[in-house]
Amino acid sequence: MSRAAVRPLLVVNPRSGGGRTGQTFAAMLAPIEAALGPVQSSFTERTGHAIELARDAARAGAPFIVAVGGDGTFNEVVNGVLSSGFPEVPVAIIGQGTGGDFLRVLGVEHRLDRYLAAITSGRTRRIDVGRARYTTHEGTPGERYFVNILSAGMGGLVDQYVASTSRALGGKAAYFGSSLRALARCREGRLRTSLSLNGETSEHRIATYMIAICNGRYFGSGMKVAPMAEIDDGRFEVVSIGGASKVAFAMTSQRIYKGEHLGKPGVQHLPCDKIFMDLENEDARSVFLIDLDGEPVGVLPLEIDLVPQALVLRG
Ligand SMILES: Nc1ncnc2c1ncn2[C@@H]1O[C@H](COP(=O)(O)OP(=O)(O)OP(=O)(O)O)[C@@H](O)[C@H]1O
Repeated sequence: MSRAAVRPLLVVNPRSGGGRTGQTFAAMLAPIEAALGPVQSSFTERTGHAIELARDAARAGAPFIVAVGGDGTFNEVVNGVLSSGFPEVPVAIIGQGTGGDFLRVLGVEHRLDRYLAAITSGRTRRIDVGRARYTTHEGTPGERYFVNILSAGMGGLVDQYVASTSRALGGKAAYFGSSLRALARCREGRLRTSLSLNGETSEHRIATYMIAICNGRYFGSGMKVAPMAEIDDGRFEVVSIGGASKVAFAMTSQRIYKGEHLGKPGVQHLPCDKIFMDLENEDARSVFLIDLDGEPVGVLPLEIDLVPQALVLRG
């Protein structure tokens, strides 16, 4: 088949949105094809599958690839495209998730016709991505791109609990219950960090329950952790939330929903385009976990580089 004849690929996560996508996708296909023309659809069968599907489609010459799912599916599609050798293949999203934190930054109303209008508008934009290197839960070196936010500390613990919680009551309820469980188990991390911005490097010691490296603005189902972040400005906003106690940390965390945590005691904000961090206190290592675009991927030490304008977003 010639590259030109290859159809756009829809990577569909049937388990996204609390399992609703698997039930509703058949009814979505007619309006999707009416807007985009004939497409190829592939259902994901397991975690990581969307990476393979997107990578293969980019190599086969798909004109663009659409993630039909939540933040996790979009992250996997991005990783597939950026590791394919064809990073210029545009990616798009039809949001079906429970969290939808990256979608909030894009500002598309959560309706199928609005997603399709964005994709068919002919608009593309380039955005920055983060490339993270860390240690996986199996103890091997891990590397993965993120488009939205990578956090270390309590966020990764929340992820683990969210993954084992029913989403039937919706994303907010799942995150709330999981956050309480994670709060009981988390530990303050004493971090040794090295931050760079435009080639200037500085060393910092940061005591924190949660540190977020932000390309986008929202995580945890609508918490506005980095209100100043832009996905295409060539820098990350690093936001760390510490506190004199877990209770103080929890009180400050509540302010994140409205983006009112900045400037409060225990909160630090630093920009960077490169960061290295590791723990000085080993007692926190097993609970100071990495959440990468909402997925639990591993533990510290962690090294992140910003790759400017790496991704072509369609819509
Ligand atoms: N067939 C499958 N069975 C089980 N898990 C899957 C399957 N396909 C994909 N996954 C995994 O489902 C997880 C959640 O996907 P996704 O983030 O897209 O949906 P969501 O959790 O509903 O949305 P959000 O992250 O926006 O809240 C991802 O880790 C993905 O790898």
